[in-house]
Amino acid sequence: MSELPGAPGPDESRALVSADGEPEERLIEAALRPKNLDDFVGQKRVRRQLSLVLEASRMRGRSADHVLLSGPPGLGKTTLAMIIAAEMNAPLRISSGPAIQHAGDLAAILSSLTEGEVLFLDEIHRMSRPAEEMLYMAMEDFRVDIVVGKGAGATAIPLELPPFTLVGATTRAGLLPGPLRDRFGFTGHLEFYSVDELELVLRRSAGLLDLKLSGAGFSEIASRSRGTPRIANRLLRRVRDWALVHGVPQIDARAASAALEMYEVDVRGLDRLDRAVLQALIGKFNGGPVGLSTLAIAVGEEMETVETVAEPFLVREGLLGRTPRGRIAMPAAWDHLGVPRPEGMPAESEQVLFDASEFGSSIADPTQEWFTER
Ligand SMILES: Nc1ncnc2c1ncn2[C@@H]1O[C@H](COP(=O)(O)OP(=O)(O)OP(=O)(O)O)[C@@H](O)[C@H]1O
Ligand SMILES: [Mg+2]
Repeated sequence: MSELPGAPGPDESRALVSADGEPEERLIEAALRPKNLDDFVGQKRVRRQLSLVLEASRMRGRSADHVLLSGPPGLGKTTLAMIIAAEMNAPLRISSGPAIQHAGDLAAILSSLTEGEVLFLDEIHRMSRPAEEMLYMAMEDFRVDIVVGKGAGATAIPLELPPFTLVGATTRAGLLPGPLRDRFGFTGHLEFYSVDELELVLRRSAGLLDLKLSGAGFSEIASRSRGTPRIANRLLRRVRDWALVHGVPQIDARAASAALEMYEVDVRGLDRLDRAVLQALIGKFNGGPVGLSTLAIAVGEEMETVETVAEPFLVREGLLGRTPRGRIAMPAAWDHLGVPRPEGMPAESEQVLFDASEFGSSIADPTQEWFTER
């Protein structure tokens, strides 16, 4: 069978809905990044707080407090770091945790900073311990001790640093040691975006890419984007390719849906593996519970792939539950696959929620809700 131009290879539907950005993609992304806070869609709370922090420091004529940005990949941490520098009218220096393996690497960066400069450290949780400790002092006192020599003859030469603003980004805030976390004056936690917000992201990107979409075309793509602007922009580019090849000048809901069906990204943003997991759970194990290893064999994947690649999103969407006895298909999974729920299974099963919370899973945890709501 001859394939359509641009038809997906075996792993392409996964690549499409992964929140991680490939190096090549990051170049394309640069063109779509909002350049100031007003253009940055959603994250209202973080945006308002951050804008206050920046405004206050502008009024005082001082560099802004250190900022920590945390949240899952693709939600706008790098974008915000760049916006902070732009809003402060300050130069931006970019490095990352993995690139700073020795304290000396960090000392070199810090000692060359200019006054007011914004230093962006991506993946800050992956910095080495000695570098981290040097950073504590730099953040607090704008000073570092440069150690010269080794052993008994080693001496520490103090070096004054100009005031700077550190912007740290992490996808794993929990891995950050307390002393480091405490030294940030402001922490912004980025949340997944609503479909409406993703539509705004898409409208902006379509404008920049000179693409014509109907309102329904935008919402069709937004609802498949897993709450993540990076995925939204990526799906938009694939839909653009499809429209070009098929000679469709204006992309409506039908065109967007046809394009994304071809890439095997379904209406809720599930890809082939996500659906295979649900189909196995429901079709082969009658909804579970079934152990992870058995489930993985049933879909022909490694356990780790199922657990780290497919499950987090399925759990977040309330489609899959993790219980002490194994994985279960949540009521919404039956509905999503269009398989009638077993007799007596309510649309929302309390038993399911209870089991999941007992297991310490991140899905709907009734006890936690109880505490936050009261
Ligand atoms: N609020 C937003 N409004 C408009 N576009 C956004 C927004 N947030 C992110 N984007 C777009 O999504 C893409 C990914 O964003 P960004 O690189 O900032 O994510 P990230 O959080 O740094 O991800 P990672 O953890 O992988 O580094 C960029 O192209 C950016 O333009
Ligand atoms: Mg980033």
